[in-house]
Amino acid sequence: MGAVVVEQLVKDFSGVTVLHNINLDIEEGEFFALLGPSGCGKTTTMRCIAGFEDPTDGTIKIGEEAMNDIAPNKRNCGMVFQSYALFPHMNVFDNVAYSLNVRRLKNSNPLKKIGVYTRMLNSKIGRYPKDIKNKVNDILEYVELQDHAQKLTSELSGGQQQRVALARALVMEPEVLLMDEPLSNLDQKLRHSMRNTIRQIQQDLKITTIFVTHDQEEAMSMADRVAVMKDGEILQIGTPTDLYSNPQSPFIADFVGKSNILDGKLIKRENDGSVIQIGEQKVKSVDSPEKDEVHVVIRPESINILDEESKDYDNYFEGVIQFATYLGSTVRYDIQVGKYELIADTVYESGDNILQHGTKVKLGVSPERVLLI
Ligand SMILES: Nc1ncnc2c1ncn2[C@@H]1O[C@H](COP(=O)(O)OP(=O)(O)OP(=O)(O)O)[C@@H](O)[C@H]1O
Repeated sequence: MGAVVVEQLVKDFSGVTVLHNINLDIEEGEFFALLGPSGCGKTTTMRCIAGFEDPTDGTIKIGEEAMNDIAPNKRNCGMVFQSYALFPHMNVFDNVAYSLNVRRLKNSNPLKKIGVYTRMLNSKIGRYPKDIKNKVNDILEYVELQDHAQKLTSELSGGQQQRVALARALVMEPEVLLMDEPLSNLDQKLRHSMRNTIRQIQQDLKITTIFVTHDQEEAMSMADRVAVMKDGEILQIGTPTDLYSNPQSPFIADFVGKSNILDGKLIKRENDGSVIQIGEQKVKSVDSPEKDEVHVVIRPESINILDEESKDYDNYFEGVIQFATYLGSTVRYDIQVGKYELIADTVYESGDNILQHGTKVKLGVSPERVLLI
């Protein structure tokens, strides 16, 4: 299995730079997500790693070996796309066997031309040597499609088709698995179960995996580490918990999970943190910012709606409920606090009262939960 190292990767399209000095150091066996909004350069980064795009500058290494001059089919990367990209006229077994068959024919007939291979391949579909048959059967069993081997891919559900695509990539035993928005075409329920399937397979096989997505929940729930991209740059790389608890920019704080982000001014440094002025309100934080103008980040679950017996908080606000959204196990409140509207998430247990529009509330936030950027 290969580690993937990307150094100073730059990509221009017709003079427009879409990737600016991308650096990635992806460990062997790691599940690494590239996360960012549409157009930020995730797919282009992935395509440069796979060899489908030539970098304008920079180097790409897989397992220590420089890849810049190596053709895509020699890079030993398996690819899975959003669109599945299966052969609709072939059954599941033939789809998965296809690349193994191509490799065998090329190895045994290295001087033949493409057209000859195509004819040879077509004549061999459905008639495979034993080792190919065994390999395909094993992988189909592994992705739980053994009972569908003879079906056309068009007869399968989206989730099953994506498992065929996964099997087709894995059967080649790639060093690196590259997945570009593989779950985007699936409905929400299936997406959740496929997340678990992919993560499980990745952990079983310990295959280095790069996963492109614009869905922060997907990246955070699946990946060991996540690189957040914006406008062709990497803003931050970290574990999901690291990104969530230590966002280094307002963009990350907003993109990775929900946040209340307020502009504040440092008014006092103390031994155990600082005091920040936000509008009329003073807020205490355990962080000590380097600059005076700060972004104050408070996660919705860090705002506690207090009842009469609640102990005092260092940070205490009064607000008025504007809106309540019942989300099953939680309720999300929009709360007017002075000129700010904050969101607060509370755990909902059956029988709890949901606070109505206009209810006055007291809110507490502990200084440990006030992040300063
Ligand atoms: N072949 C190309 N020619 C010209 N511009 C391109 C080409 N491919 C991508 N781009 C541009 O490069 C930028 C990055 O595109 P890319 O597809 O990598 O983004 P992305 O983050 O994967 O977006 P999405 O999530 O929408 O797929 C975009 O502005 C896109 O228009």
